[in-house]
Order: sequence, then structure tokens, then C-alpha cells
Amino acid sequence: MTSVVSSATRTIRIGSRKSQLALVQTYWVREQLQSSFPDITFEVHTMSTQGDKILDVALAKIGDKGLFTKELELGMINKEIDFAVHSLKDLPTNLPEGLTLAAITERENPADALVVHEKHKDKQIETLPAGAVIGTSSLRRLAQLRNRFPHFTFKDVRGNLNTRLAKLDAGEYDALILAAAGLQRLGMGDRVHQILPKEISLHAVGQGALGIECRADDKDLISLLKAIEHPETRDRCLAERSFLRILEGGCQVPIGVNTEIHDGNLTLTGVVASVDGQNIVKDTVTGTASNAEALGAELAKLLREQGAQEILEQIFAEIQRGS
Ligand SMILES: NCc1[nH]cc(CCC(=O)O)c1CC(=O)O
Repeated sequence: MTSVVSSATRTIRIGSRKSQLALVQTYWVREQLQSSFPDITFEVHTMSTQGDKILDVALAKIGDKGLFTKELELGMINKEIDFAVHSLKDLPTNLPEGLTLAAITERENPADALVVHEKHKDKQIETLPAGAVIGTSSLRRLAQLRNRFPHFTFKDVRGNLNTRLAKLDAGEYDALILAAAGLQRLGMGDRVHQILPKEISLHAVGQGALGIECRADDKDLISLLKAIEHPETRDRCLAERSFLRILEGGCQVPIGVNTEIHDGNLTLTGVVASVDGQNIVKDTVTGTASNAEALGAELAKLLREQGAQEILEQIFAEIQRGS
């Protein structure tokens, strides 16, 4: 195995999707690593993923886990690239054999944000009119918002952030629900009109954080990547991912979370909701942050006892039927 640490001449190849957000994230990671390791050359290699190619089908219907990550993972297994930078929420909780989640970087605000058409600039989500058309492509957002705001009309929206914002501004939607983090990273934080509080929307597992994946046997690279890890974000995200892994949901099922760490104690809240928003189970656990994964497991068990499994099985059956 080549040693990163001893051979200062090694070139490390970073894999990234080509989207603007992916590139901003990847170049941010490269910048952090380059300043810690000035003697190493870091090259960025872009790849298209399945999720970048299929733009006209609702994500929930494609439904596949790893839609935005598989090609990059193949690139690592084939040694075309050494590591990949992902939006952590797009990275499935079970990784292919031979790959590992080497580091998780500091998270942006993980919350969902309301972005409104100009004509609603004086409104909040609570005061948008009945029938307002809300754009979201996420079953998680849809289910939680339908439960709370049954008087809105929900409409799917795909495409990159600029495409979505253009559709909003053209009047196709009254408002969109987007990850605050994506807007902030693209320098469009001024479009965040309202951060949705956790009582309205629990965010996706890993939302707002970056996950760096590499070959599990590349020990030198793993120790190098640890230099840009953010331990608190890692603990929070490991709890969230453990919760999701045990409930066996991908990014495209209505599962939401919130985590907080105070004095080394981690509080994890999770929700599982039916797509119509009628059936919601939600609970919270607290424990030491160093037991993050056990806490995630504990919450998954609690929600299962409250009927989460039945809700998820019904959703999988509906997706399979193509409804
Ligand atoms: N599923 C698409 C996706 N993947 C990562 C982000 C935003 C950034 C993040 O959550 O880290 C988005 C867009 C969105 O949900 O609005």
C-alpha cells in the first residue's frame, strides 16, 4: 500500500459529482486538506451519478438508495479516485464492502428552510394562504407539512437549486422547502426566508454535513482525513445514521431527525410519518454523546414499538406499486 504520510509526493484524487453544490463542497474539503498538508497534491475528478441524469421522475419513485453515490463508490473500488465528498444525507447508511465513512466535517445549519415567491415576502409558513402551492421533492418534508398544514397544495420540484428557484420566481410555486445548508453553501443564504423550527419539520439524517468516503484499507488516507473531522458533528450524525439504518429507510422515506449536544449529552429526536401526514410517530432519547450509535438504535426501537414499521412497510408497498 502506498503511504500518504511518508511519501509526500503522493497525489490524492478526490471524486465529486458535477453539480454546483457538489463542487463547492468538494473544493472546500480540498482547501481544508491542502492547508493542513501543503506537500500533497489533491486533484478533483468529477463524475455523473444516476441521480444527476434522471431529472424528470420524482425522486421517491426512483427510490433507489445510493442514487447520488454509486458511481463515485465504483470509482474508489476501481482506484480511479481515492476518496469522495458527499452531502452526507445522500450517502446510504450501509456502505459497499471495502469502503468506509472516514470523516464527517462541520455541519451547516441542518434545518429545512422556507423560500417564498416575492409576493409572499411578508408571510411565514403559518400565514401563507390556503391553497398555496408548496414545492418539495422530499417525502419527509411532504408528510410533516401535510400533517400540520393540510390546506396547502404540495407539488414535486426537481432540478438543481437554480432551476428550482427559477420555477419559484416564475410563479409555478408560492414557496419551496429547501435545505438551508445548500442555499448557504451556494452563497444564496439571503433566499432563506424562514428556518423551519423542529416542531414543524425535522430535517433529514445527515443534512447539512459532508461525509468523506474512502477505501477501508487506505489507513494513511483515513488518518489524514481525520484532520478535518468535526467530532461533535460526527457524534450527532452517527446517532442519526444509526437510527435510520435500523429503521432501514433511505433518503426518500419520511424519516426526520433533530440532534443537540449539551455538556457531552446527545439528544436525538426522530419522526416517522405516513406520506399523507395522517400517521406520525415521534420520540426523543438522551444519553452520552460517545454512545451515539446506541442512542440511534434505542430511538429506532422506541418508534418501532409505536408503529413505525407498519408506516414504512406501507410506504414501500406503495412505491413498489408505483402509486
Ligand atoms: N437531496 C438533495 C440534496 N442533497 C443535499 C442537499 C442540500 C445540502 C445538505 O443537506 O447537506 C440537497 C438539496 C435539498 O435537500 O434541498
